[in-house]
Amino acid sequence: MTREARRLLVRVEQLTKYFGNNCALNHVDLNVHAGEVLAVVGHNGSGKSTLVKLLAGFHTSDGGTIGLQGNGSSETELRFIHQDLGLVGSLSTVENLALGSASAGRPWRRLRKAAERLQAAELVAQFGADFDVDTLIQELSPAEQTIVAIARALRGWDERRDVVLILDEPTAALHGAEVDRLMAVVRRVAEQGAGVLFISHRLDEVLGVADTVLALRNGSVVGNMPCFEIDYSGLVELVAGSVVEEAQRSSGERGDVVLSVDGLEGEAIRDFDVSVHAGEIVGVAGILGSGRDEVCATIFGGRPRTNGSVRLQDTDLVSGDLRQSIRHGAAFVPGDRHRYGAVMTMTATENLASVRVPGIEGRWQRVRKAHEEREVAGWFAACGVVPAQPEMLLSQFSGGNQQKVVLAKWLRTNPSLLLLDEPTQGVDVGAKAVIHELILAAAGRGSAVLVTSSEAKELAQLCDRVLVLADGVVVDEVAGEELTEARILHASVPA
Ligand SMILES: Nc1ncnc2c1ncn2[C@@H]1O[C@H](COP(=O)(O)OP(=O)(O)OP(=O)(O)O)[C@@H](O)[C@H]1O
Repeated sequence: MTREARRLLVRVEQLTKYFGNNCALNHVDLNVHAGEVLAVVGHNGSGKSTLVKLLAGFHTSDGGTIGLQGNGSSETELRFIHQDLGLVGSLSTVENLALGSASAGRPWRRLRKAAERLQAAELVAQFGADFDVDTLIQELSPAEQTIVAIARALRGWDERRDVVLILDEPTAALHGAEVDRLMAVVRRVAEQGAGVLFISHRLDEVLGVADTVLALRNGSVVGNMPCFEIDYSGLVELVAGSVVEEAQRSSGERGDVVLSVDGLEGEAIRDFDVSVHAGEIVGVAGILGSGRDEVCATIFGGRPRTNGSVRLQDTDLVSGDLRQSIRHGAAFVPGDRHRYGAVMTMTATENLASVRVPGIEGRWQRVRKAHEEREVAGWFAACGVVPAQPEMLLSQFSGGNQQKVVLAKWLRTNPSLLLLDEPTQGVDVGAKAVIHELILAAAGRGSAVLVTSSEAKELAQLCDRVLVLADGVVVDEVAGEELTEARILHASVPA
């Protein structure tokens, strides 16, 4: 069916939103048709989340319309999946799907339970998945969890209803094969007649799944075309506004051992050993649940260490003593910036200044403040934070720009050990290249870097070697000629 022949479900016209003087969305037009996957892409701060929040009714617009009548007879229903899936980890798929559903109050508990189980299994199967619906959500893979969230969002949907599913970066934390699995589900939802609008920074995945791509730059539409009309490099240029040169690791000087970890055990990691030299970048790969996302926090002291030793230069670090880690030159960019990385109710400057930097602690407050302002402005420029307003609350920056502020906060301490957990999550393709440059530059100045990422490609680009985790233990180490995205992915997936 051609795009024109499909039923129009949502028509957005001239949608505009200001935050103060900042125009976050500028006369945006878009259409979503039945059976169509529309990807919305754009640099950090280009207005993608603002668009979703306007569709959700979280913000009110300053102009334009959102037409949900389409050209069908009934009003289109919008169903949302946010990055935080909102599932209860300690309950099963059946129980999560039953929460708040009409059947919850029915009599005959046993009959009701059997019916709910059958319904849940049918719903999940509808999207091509076949996992056990009695398994607890926390034991499912991230892709499976997202499938449950999709099933819940689409509960009660049938062909008599017009529905558009809206996904805000559904694959941000997913790894290789899991992305493919989820994308297959997204396609299936569209094939069954729903419209899908999804946001992603992963432009290769956009081209793999979407029918149409809409690109935003500084709040304005700069491209709206069928995906077959554009290739990867064209899309990168559209998003970034220029050609992006990807930073590549060149083997530099290695110094003495900075970090030495021996027999580390934590909540999900066992017997983890690693030594990282000054100037070296070591990666940690593994699917979610492999323990990958615990490594940096456990070494830094933010997560409990139940066994093993962590030595930073000449000092044995005490588990849980974050001040000691920082005092001896460790820096930690966490994966969950909302919880651990930053204080959203403070300004960007206050966040940057929340870690002491030697040399700025002058006696005279005015001199110190002026020095700090210059330095903060320098980091804003180096990391490309927009808008360049360090006195704005961190919560008012877009997600990718918040991430850059958190990274800058630690880079400015010139750490001897840089622990990075998903350092480029949610950042756009241009900013990602900038962050890679900054990490390489830190290693060039002699920092030892340990970096975890769900993107094997990123690790292959940045690292000297990569440790692969599965079920909490290192199952492989990849280095030299073998250090490729494909090799890391292959080693990460349990046989
Ligand atoms: N609550 C708010 N108050 C003030 N400004 C805001 C608020 N929310 C967003 N903005 C501004 O609106 C612009 C668009 O932000 P938005 O979050 O929509 O970008 P985005 O494309 O989703 O970015 P990212 O890819 O980084 O998530 C940015 O300049 C941002 O600073």
